[in-house]
Amino acid sequence: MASNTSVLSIVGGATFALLVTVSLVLAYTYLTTLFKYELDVRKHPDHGSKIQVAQHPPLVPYAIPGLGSTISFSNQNIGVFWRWLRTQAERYQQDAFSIMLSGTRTHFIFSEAGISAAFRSRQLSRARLDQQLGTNVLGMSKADSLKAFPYDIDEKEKSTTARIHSEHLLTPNAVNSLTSKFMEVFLQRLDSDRSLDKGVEIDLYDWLWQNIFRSSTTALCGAKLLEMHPDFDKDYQTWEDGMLGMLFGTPRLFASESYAARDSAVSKLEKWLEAGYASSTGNQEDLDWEPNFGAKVVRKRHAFYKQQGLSVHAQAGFDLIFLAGILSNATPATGWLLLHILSPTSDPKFHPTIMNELRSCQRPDGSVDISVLTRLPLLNSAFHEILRLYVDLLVVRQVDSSVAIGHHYVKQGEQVMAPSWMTHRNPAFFADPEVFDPERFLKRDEETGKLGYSATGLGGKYFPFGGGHYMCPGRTFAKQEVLGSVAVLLLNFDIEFVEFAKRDGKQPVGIDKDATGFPGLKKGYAGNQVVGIEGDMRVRIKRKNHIR
Ligand code: HEM
Repeated sequence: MASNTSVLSIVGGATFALLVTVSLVLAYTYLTTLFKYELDVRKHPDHGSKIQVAQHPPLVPYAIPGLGSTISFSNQNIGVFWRWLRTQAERYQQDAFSIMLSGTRTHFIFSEAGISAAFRSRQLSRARLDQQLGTNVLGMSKADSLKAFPYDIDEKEKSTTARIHSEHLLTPNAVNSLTSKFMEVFLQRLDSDRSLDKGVEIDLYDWLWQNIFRSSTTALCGAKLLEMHPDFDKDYQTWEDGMLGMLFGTPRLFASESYAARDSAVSKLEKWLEAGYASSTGNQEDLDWEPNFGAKVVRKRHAFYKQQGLSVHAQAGFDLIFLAGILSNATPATGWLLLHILSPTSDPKFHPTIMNELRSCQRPDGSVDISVLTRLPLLNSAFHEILRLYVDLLVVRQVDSSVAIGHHYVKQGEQVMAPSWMTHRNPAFFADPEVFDPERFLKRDEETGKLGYSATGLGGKYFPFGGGHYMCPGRTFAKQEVLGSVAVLLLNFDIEFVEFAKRDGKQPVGIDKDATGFPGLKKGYAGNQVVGIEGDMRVRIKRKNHIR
């Protein structure tokens, strides 16, 4: 009995000692980082002054060594972390901060000059993050991931993905061919839906998502993929929801559904690739589109995979992330734009003015002239306003060698991040930044007096497609797809607002501040690119013209 008591008191004593040690370590870490922070924010408080020597941005204090500020950064209520950082920036007059993220000092740069400098820098690259994406998010082996995303930035420039994209995704021919395939499939889907003749009530975004998912996937990857795997959308959606968690290294135990969806999506793509390779005649190289592998850009990427000696499993992962460019960005952007146009909470002039513009690009046979469509001033302005408001992009770069980015000194091995939320919603750059203002990017031409769309002078302030070497190569196609879908729907259907709908009976998070019921921002980690839509709009939709 006596010896049991002494064992217990030894264990109790050891636990107590451990608790005291942990508390001391946490307190010591917090106080030393706080002290340094308070010194640093006072040392260079005014970025307007002529600072000669580049300085490390002040490091936000934290308590847990190793983990740093990872927990507050991982807040999944979109915008909360950025609002907090903005408060700090205003309080201390700073245009950059560092935070410790899982052991890596990460610099958040949000000044116009700093962001432009980051995009120009040759010392910043993305290979390490891409490789992490390869292994964690796409299920590649480490060896495949190294081959898929080579380290050397010059190698990459010579290497084929950047060149393939500039030749087969960005040129007017490539964009027009992708757009016309997308429009063809989208129109066929709408045409064959007989419920639209008499009119039907739908949850607009759910309905739109399915139609765009199938049309975009077919335009990019061919018809065979969805013929073989009609349920690919389910894996894709679950994978998409868990993508950033996997990227940041959430263990499988805590995200089993996301990892299972990743494995299932990759396995379906693998089967599709194997079937395509088996039936390929080899003479489809120059077709703009063919049913097995889809668009030319996809086939050119496949030639690159082969040249790199990538396994079919890794090739499938590469295809998955390529699809994400369009499915996880262009689709919610279309959703947000339509929701704002049709919402009774929008300016009553907005919808009729957009309709007037759209009629001007409709040909006598009812089809849409894409080249006229993409020049419509208000539609263009509204599209860019959607990207300003709903893109939560983290431009992430690793520091390959120590360098000054503007007046910020960053060291080899650290990371730089440029958060779009901080500049897109900076009141110094955009008046009333939280408000959706479809006319924000309209400017009057002094000579002609005409209103036109303009985004000049916004470098470093507005960058929904990133910038520099890695700037989104799908940006022109994305715009045509979004505007094309909106035009087809609004010109050919009567769409009447019924009510705002709450998805699965859940209250949307981030519901707009006037509590009108307008859909809110879907929860997720920072760096989503176009933020998902939580909630929906119930509408009555009825075909008005025969679509061709
Ligand atoms: C509204 C729609 C879209 C947005 C907001 C968007 C945004 C972005 C951003 C921010 C990047 C990273 C840039 C950087 O790190 O600096 C990116 C990369 C990329 N995007 Fe997009 N994107 C969109 C649509 C598309 C589409 C439609 C495609 C293809 C069909 C596409 C293909 C790609 C590819 C392949 C990359 C990787 C480029 C590289 O690593 O060199 N994107 N996109």
